[in-house]
Amino acid sequence: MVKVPTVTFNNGQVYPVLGLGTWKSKVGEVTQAVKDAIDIGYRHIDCAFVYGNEKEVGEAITVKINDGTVKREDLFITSKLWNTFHRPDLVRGALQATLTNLNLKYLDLYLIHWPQAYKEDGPLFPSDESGKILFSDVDYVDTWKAMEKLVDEGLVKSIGISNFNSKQIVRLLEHATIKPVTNQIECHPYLNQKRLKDFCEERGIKITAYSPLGSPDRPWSQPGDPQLMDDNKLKAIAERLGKTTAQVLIRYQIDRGNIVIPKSVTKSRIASNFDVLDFKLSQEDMALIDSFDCNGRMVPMNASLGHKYHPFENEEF
Ligand SMILES: NC(=O)C1=CN([C@@H]2O[C@H](COP(=O)(O)OP(=O)(O)OC[C@H]3O[C@@H](n4cnc5c(N)ncnc54)[C@H](OP(=O)(O)O)[C@@H]3O)[C@@H](O)[C@H]2O)C=CC1
Ligand SMILES: O=C1CO[C@H](CO)[C@@H](O)[C@@H]1O
Repeated sequence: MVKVPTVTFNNGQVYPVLGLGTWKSKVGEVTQAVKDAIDIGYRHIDCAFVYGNEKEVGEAITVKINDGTVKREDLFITSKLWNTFHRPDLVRGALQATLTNLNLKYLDLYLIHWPQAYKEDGPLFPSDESGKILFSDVDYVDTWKAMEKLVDEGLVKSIGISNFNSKQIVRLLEHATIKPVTNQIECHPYLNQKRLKDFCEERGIKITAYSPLGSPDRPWSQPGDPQLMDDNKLKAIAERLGKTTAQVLIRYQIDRGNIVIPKSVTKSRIASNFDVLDFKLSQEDMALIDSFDCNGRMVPMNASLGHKYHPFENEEF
């Protein structure tokens, strides 16, 4: 069985650089996808409460532990605290719901999914009559303090952040007792995040690259919107190397030292996306791919525009 290389977090925990994404993986498909992934060799699964499929992910994990394919300690399971549970008194219960869904006693990594909070005690996307999301002004620093307690209690091994901008990270670090191990952010050649990556790494925070294939199944995509995987320049590189475009995109992240979590529910793609450990991109190809950067954000989170903690509105980086 091929073993995935690992990164070492600032707390000494090692984490596989390649994981399986599960956003948009339908409940009728995700259990089989996660079972296939574990059989293929994936040991890192990226989940979130808001994806609405953690129970089905958990069923796959339970089957693969019970049939002896893996032990719990071989797996690296990440999940994320949703925006409606930022109030410190809600954080532990939100984690417990995720642990119950996943049928686990602890998580390897728990992230604050977004810096901005939504109105508590209701739907995951609370909105007014006009459809506008209802915000909460809970401060992510207070949420972080509650996340730290989960580490102290042994319920999560590491904690991190997702979609935080550089200013928010500075402010978080001023108050944190435990440093975030990673910032999970959108990252691919159209949004290579060089500045935020350098900024995080200078502070000991690893980048986890989400939507590494450009999220072609993002729900808000309109006909005519740019699709990273259709880029002829990337296709040409892949053809020259005898690889698929997806393999080049995944390897691009690994060769930058990032963690990468491509999503698929298709067994052949889950397998080919894993088959990236026997080659490396040349410095010339890395520089060429770097040059495709064009602020091409695929997950802009427009639903929470206007929130004081929206990470991409008016942010420098
Ligand atoms: N923290 C956050 O805010 C966010 C986190 N994420 C995480 O990152 C993961 C990955 O990002 P995501 O936005 O899902 O998008 P990806 O960039 O991983 O793209 C997924 C899409 O690509 C298709 N695909 C996968 N492999 C191949 C292949 N080899 N050839 C052709 N098509 C392929 C999939 O199809 P199919 O499944 O049909 O095979 C699916 O449509 C998420 O699933 C989630 O876990 C994502 C967005 C936000
Ligand atoms: O991870 C993600 C995907 O789905 C969520 C909403 O449905 C996004 O907000 C988030 O970034």
